[in-house]
Amino acid sequence: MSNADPLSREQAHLTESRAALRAMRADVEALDIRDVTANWVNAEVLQREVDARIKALADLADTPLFFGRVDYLHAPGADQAEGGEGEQFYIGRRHVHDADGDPMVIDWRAPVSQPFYRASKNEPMDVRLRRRFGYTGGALTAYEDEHLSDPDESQQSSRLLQQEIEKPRVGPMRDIVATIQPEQDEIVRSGIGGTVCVQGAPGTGKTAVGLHRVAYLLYAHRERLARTGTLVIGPNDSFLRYIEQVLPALGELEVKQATVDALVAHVEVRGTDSAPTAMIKGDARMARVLRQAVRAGVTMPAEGIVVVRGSRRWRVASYELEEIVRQLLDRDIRYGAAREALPQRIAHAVLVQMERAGEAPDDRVQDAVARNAAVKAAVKEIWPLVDPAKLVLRLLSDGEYLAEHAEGILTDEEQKLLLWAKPARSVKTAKWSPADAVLVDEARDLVERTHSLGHVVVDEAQDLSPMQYRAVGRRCTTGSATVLGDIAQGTTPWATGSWEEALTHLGKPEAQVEELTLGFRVPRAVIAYASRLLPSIAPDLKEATSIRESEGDLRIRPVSPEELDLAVAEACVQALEHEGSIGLIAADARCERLSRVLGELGLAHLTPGEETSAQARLTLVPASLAKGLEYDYVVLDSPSAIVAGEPDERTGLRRLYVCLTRAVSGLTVLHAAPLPAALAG
Ligand SMILES: Nc1ncnc2c1ncn2[C@@H]1O[C@H](COP(=O)(O)OP(=O)(O)OP(=O)(O)O)[C@@H](O)[C@H]1O
Repeated sequence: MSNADPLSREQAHLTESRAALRAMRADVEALDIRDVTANWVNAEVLQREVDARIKALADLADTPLFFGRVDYLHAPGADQAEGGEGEQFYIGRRHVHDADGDPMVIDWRAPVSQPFYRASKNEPMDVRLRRRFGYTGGALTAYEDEHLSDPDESQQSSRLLQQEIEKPRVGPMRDIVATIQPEQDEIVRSGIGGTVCVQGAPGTGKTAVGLHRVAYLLYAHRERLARTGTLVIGPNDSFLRYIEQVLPALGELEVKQATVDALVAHVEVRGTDSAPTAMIKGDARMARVLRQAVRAGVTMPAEGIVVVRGSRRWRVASYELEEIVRQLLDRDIRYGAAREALPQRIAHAVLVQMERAGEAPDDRVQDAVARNAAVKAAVKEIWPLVDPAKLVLRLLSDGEYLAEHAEGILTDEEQKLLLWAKPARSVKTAKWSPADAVLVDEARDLVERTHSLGHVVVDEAQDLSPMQYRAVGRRCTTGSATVLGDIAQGTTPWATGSWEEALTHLGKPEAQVEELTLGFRVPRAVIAYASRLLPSIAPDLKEATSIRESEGDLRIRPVSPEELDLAVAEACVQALEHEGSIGLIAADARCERLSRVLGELGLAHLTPGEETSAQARLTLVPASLAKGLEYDYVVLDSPSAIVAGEPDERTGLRRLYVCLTRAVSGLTVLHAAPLPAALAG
């Protein structure tokens, strides 16, 4: 074996590793848990763990067991001056060991794997050889070497990396473990304690990096995160379906996904807001209004209370009660927690009197006093229960009540915008909007602390309002976050203007802001075309670069209004001649018509979130759902209609920028109306 050529040796290692993985799986399958579990609850829990482990150990035919190898000059951790024999590690998606427990494949997240991603000619990190493997189907067919510590070898770009990037896109998003780039790896492996915010142009890998960071954190802090939980937040359900397989492919099955709307779904959303109204509802000042309104329920006691116990009566004077209430208001605890503490505080005041009178009351007496009818009645008066949805309903329905709490915070004009045209009668019948649901969430948190998770990833974060940032922030008060976005792709009227401000609303002002600059998706000609919009939509941002070798196939085709629909369908047919996925992106208002035209021509098409496959490769994408998605070939219908679909021009141009940057290989733009001036160049 030893004198075989390197490729055969590597193939042999793959075969052996596969056998080792099969053996590991067989070991787990053979576990008889009846011997070790005393009761059925344990047995069930353990069986679930065993099942998950069996699943995790599956040998996936189309995902290579390892994709890289690093040979160290010295044994990791050894004193390098000693010059010991270097070790060699194969890097893959999961750890595989042989019957003796020696590693055959190392998890990509392990510390010894890090130089595979980070080492360079300038900083070889003690790596002698970095080898990348190429696969065809499931077979190992190629490798590529870099001798990082060899001064005579110059730094080269990787052909295998290029191939990986150029692969046609079919199906849902894939993981990028084999080719994570150094600037990405730094974010992926940044510590769990800190929040990271990533600004990056379209296709720089923000989503990919965020998901891989979750996988990394789960590896490095498995127990802690199993206890506290992790969550990935995305802009809509079709996007979440697009990304949902990345983490399972990396062996992580426990990560939850949600939209912000789903997180705050305490009331049924059936209404919408005008842009100016939504702006005010999403403004951080609303948090102050709500806080005031919630706390305003507390009324100072007009009278003291008398607690009768046996033959004795104990009085707590109103000034004493007031003092207790003030202390509770001053403490940084939730309204509901303070309400629960109040009877105990009153009881304590009674107990002090009892002691003074020579009694020796114990805790049970204090509890009994706290439950005394007079105390309960006083608590109800002083610190009434607050129903968060009812409170928000009243604020949005009752101008006087709103004015009372918004005085000095919101102008009269702003208050007017908040009020519903028709006051709602009940929480059930009110026409709650998405922004209202966020207000209810804020009010709930004022009453009762929201459960906080260990780590939260927010994708397309630039679209969140300050109040939405607060909603996300309270779900990671005790944890950390990864905030991903692109200011230029902000398409809500309240979109983020600066990350510093957004991070303050999130409650993580100390977070570091990183920038990703290498574009993996959009080819040069296409990104250059889309970037014509940057001066109008985000003048401070630089144009993205593209590391794709090909220029990209960019066509701009003016057609007559009568020809438009058919020309669009024809462009789709042409695009289908290429390999990979095709996205027809159009203004939402145009989609119904285009769907009909495609149908009449017998062109089957999917909607976003439906999985593309070799048989069904064309998706009709409403502009409002294009964010975060990508297609090998994009046919873009009527740019000016996409711009016109938004409430203002800047938002419209930003929406167009998103749509123009979905293409991996080619973009055809068809238009009957003139192009927006910013794009016409
Ligand atoms: N290091 C990498 N190696 C290979 N492919 C990569 C790498 N980084 C990113 N990609 C690919 O580039 C494409 C774009 O990545 P991703 O969707 O994460 O970008 P994004 O910055 O979130 O884009 P957008 O701003 O448009 O949402 C994806 O297909 C992703 O798999």
